Amino acid sequence: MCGIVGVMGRAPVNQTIYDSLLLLQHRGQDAAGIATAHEQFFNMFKAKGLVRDVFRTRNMRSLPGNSGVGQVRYPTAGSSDNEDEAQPFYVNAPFGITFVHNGNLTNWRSLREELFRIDRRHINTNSDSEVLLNVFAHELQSAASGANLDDDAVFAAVSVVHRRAKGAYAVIAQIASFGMVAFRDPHGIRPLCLGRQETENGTEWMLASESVALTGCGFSFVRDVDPGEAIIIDLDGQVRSRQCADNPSLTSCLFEYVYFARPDSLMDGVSVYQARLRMGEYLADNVARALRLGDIDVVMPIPDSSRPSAMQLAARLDLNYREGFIKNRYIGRTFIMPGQAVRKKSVRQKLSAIDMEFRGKNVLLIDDSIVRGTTSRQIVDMAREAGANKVFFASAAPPVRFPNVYGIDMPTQAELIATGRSIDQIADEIGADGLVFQHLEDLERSVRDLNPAMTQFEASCFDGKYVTGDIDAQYLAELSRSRGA
Ligand SMILES: O=P(O)(O)OC[C@H]1O[C@H](OP(=O)(O)OP(=O)(O)O)[C@H](O)[C@@H]1O
Ligand SMILES: NC(=O)CC[C@H](N)C(=O)O
Ligand SMILES: [Mg+2]
Repeated sequence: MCGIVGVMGRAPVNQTIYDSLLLLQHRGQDAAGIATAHEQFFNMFKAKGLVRDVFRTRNMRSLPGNSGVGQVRYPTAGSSDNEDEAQPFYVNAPFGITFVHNGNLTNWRSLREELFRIDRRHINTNSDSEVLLNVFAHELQSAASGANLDDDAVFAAVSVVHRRAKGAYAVIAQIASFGMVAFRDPHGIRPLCLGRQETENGTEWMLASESVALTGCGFSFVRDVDPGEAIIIDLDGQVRSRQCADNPSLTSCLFEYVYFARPDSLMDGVSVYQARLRMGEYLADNVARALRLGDIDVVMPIPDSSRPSAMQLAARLDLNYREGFIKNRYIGRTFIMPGQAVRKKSVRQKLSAIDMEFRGKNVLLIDDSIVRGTTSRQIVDMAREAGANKVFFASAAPPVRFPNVYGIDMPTQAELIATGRSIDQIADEIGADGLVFQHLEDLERSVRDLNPAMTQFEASCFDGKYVTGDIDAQYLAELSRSRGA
């Protein structure tokens, strides 16, 4: 997952974009970048690393201008080592465009081939985002007439992007001398929202992956961008929008609610925090059916993401709730780190157990999800080392059994701990005395209870159903080859 942001301001925006990227850091820890527009030039700085490590004062000074875009990256195509794949991306024609993307295209290799063969465009990285930018640029070139760009041409270009690109994309682009354009794929798989702020110089607008970036920077949340919709914010701060997809349908990624998004965000009308509380309630009912509650002395979350669910589960079952694992606040999220070796090492660096909370007790550990089992395997060991008697485990999400191709880096089935294993076998594998998973219907209900309009979800990592159509075997094989290691 990546975090994206765009600001159309009335004063220099570099600091606001920096601050918003800090608020989106949980969505991508590998690289960060900002591109601002000033007079007739774009200024850009991007590099590998966390936001606070990437931008020094001199870099911030090199980013003047009252509008700009920014991104924090968690790669799903290409590699985390290649600084050229950090975003924003830039193309000089037509007009000059800087571009940020969250999501993943499943047909980017054939599009790249087409772009070269038919459109005479060379793509210089293995990033699907660079491909998407060039498709957009090509379509803008075709739709625009003469030197002047108008709304119709921009909306027409987005419509063709929707027809050509397959996969998930939330995009914010700046077009020189025109303004900002943002759009979401026809299924709205990846999130994107709009906010505004009144200043003494006039209205400022911000677009961001999550509402926490808006509110944390003093903007108020206006609305989510609709699936398939494109929004234009022109240089005068006027906002216009149009539905550009033939058959848009909201099919948000369920994993955002489980893990990715911050709990203090509002996404497609749903508070992520409240959704996680609900997950805890439904999971509690399932735990009550599967385990003997009298056997459980204490419920514990695995920090951070499972906290709301664990708390609510304990309350519903009338069990003690304790924080037995303490998190080192200076270590980032483990799951989105690049490579299994670093992820494995980080769990021990990140979490440590308070022995007195475990000694002689039967503990029920709650996590939001079990994906590769990197966390759960080590955590169960740590609980035992700390003196726990029995260690039960429950996951607020169902078993993850299928690769994700829409912006979450789970490229191969083989790496998923649930692949080819029954629940008992997974329990054995992580060393738990009992293991309970959320049912998919209950997970969906946890979100839908809060917004009945959400009738369907992108839940492919749980059920293997891909909303953009079947994923061809060649793509999956290539994904596994290029990213699996
Ligand atoms: O089964 P795994 O492959 O280990 O993946 C799942 C774990 O990874 C995530 O934690 P992470 O440390 O990334 O972030 P958090 O601090 O937000 O919980 C998630 O919350 C689970 O704990
Ligand atoms: N997680 C994402 O949104 C990734 C964006 C893009 N596919 C990249 O790899 O850089
Ligand atoms: Mg976690």
